Amino acid sequence: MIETRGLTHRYGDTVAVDDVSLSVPDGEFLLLVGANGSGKSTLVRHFNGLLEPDEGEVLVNGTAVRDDLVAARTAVGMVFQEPRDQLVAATVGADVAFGPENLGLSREEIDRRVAEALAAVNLDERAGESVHELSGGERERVAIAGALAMEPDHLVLDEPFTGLDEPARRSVVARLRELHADGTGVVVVTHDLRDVLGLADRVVAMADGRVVLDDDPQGALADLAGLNVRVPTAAGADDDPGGVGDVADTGTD
Ligand SMILES: Nc1ncnc2c1ncn2[C@@H]1O[C@H](COP(=O)(O)OP(=O)(O)OP(=O)(O)O)[C@@H](O)[C@H]1O
Repeated sequence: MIETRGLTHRYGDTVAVDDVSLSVPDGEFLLLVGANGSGKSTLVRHFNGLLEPDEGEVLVNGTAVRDDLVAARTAVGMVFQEPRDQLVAATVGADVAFGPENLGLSREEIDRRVAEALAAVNLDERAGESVHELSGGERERVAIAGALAMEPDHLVLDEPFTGLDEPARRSVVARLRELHADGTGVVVVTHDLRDVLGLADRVVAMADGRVVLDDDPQGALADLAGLNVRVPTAAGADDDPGGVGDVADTGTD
């Protein structure tokens, strides 16, 4: 369980997150949506202590994040918009192994996790390649594999589909579906619901640092139009069992 209580975060005079109290139960697939600058990334960076609250607190599994950063980072895995900054080792396999190695796991367990995580993002043949020779989308997939290999209670992905081509998107979406089915909590930060609305248990929307909508996907759909969020339309649903759908771009970006 991730909980924020009265969480406020400021950058100078900008109030990026404004008194947000939110609970994310174990196993929940949550979509966090909202226009650019609404505070989504800032909020999730508090989930594992990458930022410190100006006011309020954040708890993971009942423990304040500030009291046990290691526990929070083990329980909550995070993949950011800019994967370039996240790759730490020279090769694809070594990069994905880095997190599990720091957990002190056996070599056998590390190898199993790395193999599974790379397969999940269709990079299983590429473990020996240099990370410096990868495309942006491939780097993003390595970053996702790195988070998967940690086998966290909650996996938080900030705009995970931005740099991915269609096969990669489908592969990541399929893996998220499996993870959720196996009991992992998933939080996807996005301003584009096309790929993921069908997977979600709940949609939370932010505007100006506040939670302005908290509903199940069907209920949320009707209210998202004013929030610059791209939503699937009913028209594409029939030929699209993955729930991707056609797009009604209700936003301006
Ligand atoms: N490092 C920073 N320094 C100063 N201001 C920041 C910083 N990061 C974000 N902000 C500001 O805080 C507010 C919330 O930004 P945040 O990135 O959390 O929103 P977001 O909803 O994730 O947006 P996006 O979809 O564009 O990533 C915005 O006004 C943004 O300009």
